[in-house]
Amino acid sequence: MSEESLISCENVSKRFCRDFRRSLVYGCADSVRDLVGIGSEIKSDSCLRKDEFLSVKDASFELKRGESLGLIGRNGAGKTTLLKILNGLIKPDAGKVTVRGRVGALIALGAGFNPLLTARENIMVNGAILGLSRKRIREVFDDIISFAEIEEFVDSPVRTLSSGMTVRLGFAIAAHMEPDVLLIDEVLAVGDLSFRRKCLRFVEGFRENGGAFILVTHNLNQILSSCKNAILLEKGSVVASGPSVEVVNRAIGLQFSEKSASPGQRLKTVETENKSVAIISAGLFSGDGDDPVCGREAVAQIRVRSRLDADDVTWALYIWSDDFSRRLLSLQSSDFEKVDTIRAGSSYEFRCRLPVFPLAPGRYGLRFSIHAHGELQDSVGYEDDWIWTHIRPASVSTQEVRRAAVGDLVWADCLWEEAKAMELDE
Ligand SMILES: Nc1ncnc2c1ncn2[C@@H]1O[C@H](COP(=O)(O)OP(=O)(O)OP(=O)(O)O)[C@@H](O)[C@H]1O
Repeated sequence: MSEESLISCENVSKRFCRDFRRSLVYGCADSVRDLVGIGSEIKSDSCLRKDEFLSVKDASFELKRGESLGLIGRNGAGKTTLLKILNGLIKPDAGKVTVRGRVGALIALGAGFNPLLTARENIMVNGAILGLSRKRIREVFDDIISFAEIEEFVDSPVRTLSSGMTVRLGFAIAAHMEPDVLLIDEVLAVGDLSFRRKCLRFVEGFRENGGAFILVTHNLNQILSSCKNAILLEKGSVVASGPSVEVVNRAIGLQFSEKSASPGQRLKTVETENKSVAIISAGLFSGDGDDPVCGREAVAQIRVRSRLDADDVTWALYIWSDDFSRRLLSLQSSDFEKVDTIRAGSSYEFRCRLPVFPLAPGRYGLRFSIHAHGELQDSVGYEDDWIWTHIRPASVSTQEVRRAAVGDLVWADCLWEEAKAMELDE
């Protein structure tokens, strides 16, 4: 472990058993083994007993002073288990964790609180557990209460506090117990936006003053804006680690390749049902023809084959959440008074440029439609015809990404180009 290293995690594995009853039997057997000094170290998957699995598998990393590390991965990837191991709440079955300094942890909502004790009593108890003197706890007491904004509830039992208030109290305690490392699990998602911002500001100041933190969240944008480095866990194993932008990109890539049956950019090869105007390809691209990048220029494009003459052609792109449950962005040329002309027997390319693509990195659904003579002529991205796009994070300053990607933006500046007649291969 190097001088400035606060946490060193070397080849750590943790196994669990899916069957509760069997886990009790294994637990007893392991205790006996420990007592007689026969370890039950896991050297490979083949050492697992019936119904056991590895929740964390051979994980190694180091957290140094002044570092911010994001921990990402899908549900059940092992993030919380790893945090619990780092915090000493559970013991790894293999590998070694070395922690230098005091660890403040916010792992589960209400964890570490006795619900029957008041907020005041819980602060005293937590402070004592973390090794702070009674005098020191009294000194930071007011700061904790004011940070948590629960002045009126100091003497109320914690069970009567709302979940948001409980998170605030938990964060305020962990933050004021002079930790060297803060472990923050998804709990921040429960707090309201202004409190979350306050916490993230606090954490940034804490890091600048020599602390370090590990943040677990599914919000990739938060990882990009708060963490310099990140680790991606997949089924308990570290599958990527390094600068956050690269790890987030990898995480999105994994999500994308797995869920997507259709390609992100689509090319229809068969013209269906002799439509008067048929969309033959549609997609959303970056300037270099790849997947779009958050905060950079993107180009929406459709190609159509026309069997009619029309002077009132309009088209639209709709961007949906990944599961097509929410429409996030609607771009309709008619809203911009943009109307095109097409002739029968020709093919056309329609393009719309978005100078700053406004949605956060992730996977989105796309739908396109084209109208002429006041009627819908063709659309793609509906029913069994889904199209997804993969928005890449930009490798720019996190500030820029944050500006470009906060929230569900429903507006984007866009420039509609003239429809271009084109030659298409039959
Ligand atoms: N005490 C336990 N006993 C048995 N299995 C457990 C236990 N704790 C966690 N697991 C299992 O370990 C796996 C990893 O869980 P963990 O909570 O670490 O995942 P996670 O990445 O934090 O997921 P999420 O994003 O949903 O919070 C899951 O399959 C979970 O069911």
